[in-house]
Amino acid sequence: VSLAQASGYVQLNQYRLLEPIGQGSYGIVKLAYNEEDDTHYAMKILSKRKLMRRAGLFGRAPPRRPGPGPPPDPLQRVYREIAVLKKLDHPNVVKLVEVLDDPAEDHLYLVFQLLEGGPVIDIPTETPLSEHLARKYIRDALLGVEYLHYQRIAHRDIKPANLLLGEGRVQVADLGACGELAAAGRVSGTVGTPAFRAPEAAAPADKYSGEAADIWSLGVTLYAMVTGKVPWVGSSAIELQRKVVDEPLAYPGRVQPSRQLRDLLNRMLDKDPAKRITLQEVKDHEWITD
Ligand SMILES: COc1ccc(C(=O)/C=C\Nc2cc(OC)c(C(=O)O)cc2Cl)cc1
Repeated sequence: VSLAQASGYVQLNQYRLLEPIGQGSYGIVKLAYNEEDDTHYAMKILSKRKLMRRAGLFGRAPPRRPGPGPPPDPLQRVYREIAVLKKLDHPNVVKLVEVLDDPAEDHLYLVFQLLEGGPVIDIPTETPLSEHLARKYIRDALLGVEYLHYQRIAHRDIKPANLLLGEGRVQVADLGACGELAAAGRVSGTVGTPAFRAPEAAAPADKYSGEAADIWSLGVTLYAMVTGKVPWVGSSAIELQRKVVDEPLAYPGRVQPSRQLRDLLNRMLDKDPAKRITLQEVKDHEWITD
């Protein structure tokens, strides 16, 4: 890894790092140009130190859920997620191209195929998507999530920022960080994530089903695509969580979704995970098959 060149840009092996294109609790994503194949990529940059600090406020690993769950250490969890990412291959899941990991370095670089359209929508916005476009995007996201569930993986952090547009289709992103994000959510309560997190996520581990929670997050994402905003907002993670658990779904803005879409949203955002619509039932819903 050569340090910043004379003209001030960073060169990582054959990749030249360019401007940041994504930012989140995970770290940063930069545009990268590969001189060998004259192609641009999305380079996600993680800090091992930061990941290890997420091992809990006082350095202890987060409380473990019963069962063979992910390893407690967020850094090990990222390596495990990377191993899973390398095996995944689906048109609606982001493609991990390679990992640059210099043991002597603090940074871990994940190289992804660039999805030039970026996130499907930036919320809040006064110009939400049409139901026609939202249907196209959510259909792609459903196929990507269905593939993950088939591979026994729950995404656990579906939101518009993680649905990226490339080659005319949507690909689901941010698997690598989902374990780490969960830890972050528990530790730092980043606002962005709780707005999409299912009401039962705060319930005891035994009631929690990753699949049902992903359907909830897809529902909040679909609501945000067509209204331009999330269904519940709070000035603190605690207040937001209370509203997600207690407040009924409403459509206050000037956008009134169609009857079929409101029916689908009500079922995806059923606060009881046992009654919530399943992924297969969403695929068969009249608004989706319309
Ligand atoms: C305006 O044009 C733009 C084109 C591309 C982007 C973009 O790519 C952003 C984030 N990208 C990613 C983030 C990920 O996690 C958080 C993961 C992952 O960990 O799976 C993978 C990718 Cl690619 C943004 C703007």
